[in-house]
Amino acid sequence: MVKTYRHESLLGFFKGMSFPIASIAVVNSVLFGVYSNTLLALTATSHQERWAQPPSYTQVFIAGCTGGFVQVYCLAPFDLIKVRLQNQTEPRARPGSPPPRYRGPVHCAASICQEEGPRGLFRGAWALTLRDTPTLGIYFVTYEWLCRQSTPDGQNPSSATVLVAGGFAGITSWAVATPLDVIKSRMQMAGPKHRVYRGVLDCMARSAQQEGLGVFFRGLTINSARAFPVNAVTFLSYEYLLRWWG
Ligand SMILES: C[N+](C)(C)CCCC[C@H](N)C(=O)O
Repeated sequence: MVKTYRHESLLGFFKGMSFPIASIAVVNSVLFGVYSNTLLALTATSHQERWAQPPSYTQVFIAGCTGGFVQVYCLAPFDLIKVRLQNQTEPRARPGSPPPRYRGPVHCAASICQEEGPRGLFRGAWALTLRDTPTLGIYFVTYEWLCRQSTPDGQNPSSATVLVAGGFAGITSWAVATPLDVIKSRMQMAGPKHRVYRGVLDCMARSAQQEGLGVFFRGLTINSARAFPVNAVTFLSYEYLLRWWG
């Protein structure tokens, strides 16, 4: 934090924020939409009856993985742009200093399309699929399990339960996802001219060789601190929206 502040001032903390905000609604509605519709198809019980006739954990896991797999195709370009913008660490522009490589999210998207073709926007998407498919299965299973542990059989979980279960579901899935998150971000940073890695396995092996196994847990603490409130609010919104409109 101190380094970011010194180097880039308060603005450094908000780098690449506009795009995630624009994308988060789309990505989450695809994730939660595919999740609950898959669950509906697997169990034939509506959301209202879900707590009275709970699905099995296997069904929750399959539905979560399906949601995770499908949302990657919306998330990939947004996530790539976020990573590219966050990794630009030039100090704040002063008169006379060269302009940054990417001037903002739209310029970043346009430059990637120009330099690498539209498929360039999906760089690292395979690593993202590997990261998100199983870990979003784990995400929903953790949430369901924690809710059921702290709610009498057949009843709807309270708002406090939903918040805490959602928070821990976020932390648990990030803990499992972090190794592949590190690899994914490295692959997204590689450009077409200087392709640094030959694939996910090559990137894993070379990162571990050069920096030790600790590299796979980089960012976990700060990610967990972020994941708790974000996912608590996400699940509370999901439960309430479906209760009102489902
Ligand atoms: C699967 N993985 C751990 C990558 C993400 C799970 C939580 C997703 C949530 N939108 C968030 O940003 O925290």
